[in-house]
Amino acid sequence: MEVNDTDVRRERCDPDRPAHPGVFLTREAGKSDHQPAGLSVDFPVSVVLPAGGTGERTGLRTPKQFCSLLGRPLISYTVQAFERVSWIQSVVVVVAEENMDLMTDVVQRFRHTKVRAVPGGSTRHRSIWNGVLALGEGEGEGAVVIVHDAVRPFVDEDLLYKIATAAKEHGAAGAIRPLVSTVIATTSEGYLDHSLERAKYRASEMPQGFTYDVISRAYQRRGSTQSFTICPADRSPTSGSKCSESDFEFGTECLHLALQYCGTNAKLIQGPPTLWKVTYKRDLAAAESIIKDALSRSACVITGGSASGAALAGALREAVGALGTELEVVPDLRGENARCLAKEGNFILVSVGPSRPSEVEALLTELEAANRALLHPLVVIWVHMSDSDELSVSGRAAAVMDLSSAAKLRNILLYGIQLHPSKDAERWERSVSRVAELTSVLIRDRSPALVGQLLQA
Ligand SMILES: Nc1ccn([C@@H]2O[C@H](COP(=O)(O)OP(=O)(O)OP(=O)(O)O)[C@@H](O)[C@H]2O)c(=O)n1
Ligand SMILES: O=C(CO)[C@H](O)[C@H](O)COP(=O)(O)O
Repeated sequence: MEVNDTDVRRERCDPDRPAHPGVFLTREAGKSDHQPAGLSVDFPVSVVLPAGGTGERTGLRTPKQFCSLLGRPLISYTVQAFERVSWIQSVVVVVAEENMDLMTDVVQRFRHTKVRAVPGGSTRHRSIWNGVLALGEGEGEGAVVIVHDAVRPFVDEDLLYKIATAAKEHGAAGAIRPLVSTVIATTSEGYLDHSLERAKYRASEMPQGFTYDVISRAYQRRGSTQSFTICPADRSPTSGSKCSESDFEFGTECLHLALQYCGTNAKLIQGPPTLWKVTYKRDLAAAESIIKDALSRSACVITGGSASGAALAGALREAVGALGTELEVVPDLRGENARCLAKEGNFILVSVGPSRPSEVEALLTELEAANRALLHPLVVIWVHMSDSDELSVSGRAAAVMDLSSAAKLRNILLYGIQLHPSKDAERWERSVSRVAELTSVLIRDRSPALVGQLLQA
């Protein structure tokens, strides 16, 4: 059911996007550098993630929320962004009936814990309403419901907090961005009718937040007799009118329903550019690129304790650091150094002297035991520094290839680099900078084609 990496056209991400968009890749709250610490709210917050669409505009058969980015469906990244926020209680994912099993599989495979899947409707509004109904009145009067498109994976806790607290205070709140293009109205013959003054308008994005009472009333269908109390944030609700079938069929804006049917003027909050919605096929490649950036921020170098290993690691730290990846250097993973196993990041294992594939095997076993490759593939680079070895060059290359097959089964991408030591300072420097370049490229690009290759530096 998954779309291969090759299905997705490679494309660099928009330069307007920040290098570190706050994509949360660790499982637990508080583990990311970009996670604001200590946020909490004193009211219940639940989330509805509409994921019941078909993704027609991507042109792919698989709905975009189930397309695979680095071996993991897009929806799992979005779920994780909410699941790791400690003050969010539950997440309702709304999926089309025929994708229910697929969603259950995602929840089990990626060990999501706060998630419940419910069936969607034929339009986004119908799906959202099904999600709100699934939350039920048990949410209580004081509860806040955050609605967020399942196909906007890069949302951070800071913005969720602003949206939730503003929704609590004002009844509704939504994220906005400045418009990129001017909006114009056309005549039915295809001529310009008029254009809007761009500076006065904003693009409405997600997340949006509502008190449970406001979102429930906003979606009350005409003919429904259920009544709700008027919340304090209300201003002049449209006299007695209720959401119509036409709203459910053609509407694109929940904030509009809150205004029209509850008289609630949503508080608007500017969000980061990474809030954008994956809509076209190229957006999947851009999302993958952002995830790769986030995954390539750090690596741990294990030197084996030798002086030459430490010297290489020191030189690499500078060169790779300049290319954007922070390196932590440790002699081994014993005692205190085992903390590296718990951290986000990749691994560079430096071997000096004869090839010892058992060292690599031991590292792979430790990474598997630490569950390090559960959510996304991990990069391990074996840098081998020796001229004299009982294994020939082809023997070493075969060893890397064999090890990489075993690693692949554990969701680990293993690459080899052969460094030829030299007493000539200039040659040595050139080799080290080649190792740095190769390391950066391998960590950043995670090329499947180079897995198991022994590259020469
Ligand atoms: N009947 C629907 C239609 C859409 N959505 C969800 O609403 C979000 C935003 O909608 P959109 O980007 O339009 O998604 P699709 O409808 O899937 O895309 P397209 O319009 O290209 O078919 C998506 O997470 C989508 O899965 C939904 O839950 N139920
Ligand atoms: O921008 C939005 C704010 O409400 C929605 O995400 C959008 O309307 C839903 O996507 P689409 O219109 O593409 O179905």
